[in-house]
Amino acid sequence: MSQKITIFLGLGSNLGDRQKNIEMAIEYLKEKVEIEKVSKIIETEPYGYVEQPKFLNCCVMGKTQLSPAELLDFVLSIEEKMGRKRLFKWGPRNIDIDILFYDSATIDQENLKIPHPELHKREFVLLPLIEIAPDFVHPAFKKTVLELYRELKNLM
Ligand SMILES: Nc1ncnc2c1ncn2[C@@H]1O[C@H](COP(=O)(O)OP(=O)(O)OP(=O)(O)O)[C@@H](O)[C@H]1O
Ligand SMILES: Nc1nc2c(c(=O)[nH]1)N=C(CO)CN2
Repeated sequence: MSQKITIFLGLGSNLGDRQKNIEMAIEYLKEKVEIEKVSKIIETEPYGYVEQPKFLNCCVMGKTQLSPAELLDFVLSIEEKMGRKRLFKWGPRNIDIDILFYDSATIDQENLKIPHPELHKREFVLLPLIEIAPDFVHPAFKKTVLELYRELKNLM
């Protein structure tokens, strides 16, 4: 039996019943991820492409035996099951599940980048993350989530 790995996921929704979408995605995740912590769900201004509805965002921490590639397939399959509507990159969607951290792994493949390359620039990710894991160290920047959040706020 392979070892269980700690993972962090970021969830977002800005189409349809946003709260239900996030709750449903968490239910689906439980099939293969032992959920240990769920942050509060917060409403956030759209980042990047701003001409779109506000998002609900949250982060979850859990344990899984899936490999990184299997975890990506799993989260993409949940998005698909939920009738993924993703109109364009950074555009509106009923559900988005990003892999933020996979333990302390760093992965840089065409279809999978871990840690998520944008996470340190996104308040909507760092704010829920500091609620559930302020001391978790970003494996590339060697800084805690709380330090990344403070840095981002100083820049904003
Ligand atoms: N850490 C990751 N978590 C989830 N998907 C990832 C990750 N790294 C790369 N991807 C790839 O991103 C694709 C989704 O891209 P998409 O165009 O929806 O990005 P986005 O959600 O709009 O932007 P962002 O990833 O910056 O939030 C997935 O099919 C997957 O292959
Ligand atoms: N506030 C917020 N903005 C976003 C989000 C998101 O989840 N929350 N997701 C995006 C696509 O990855 C683009 N912009």
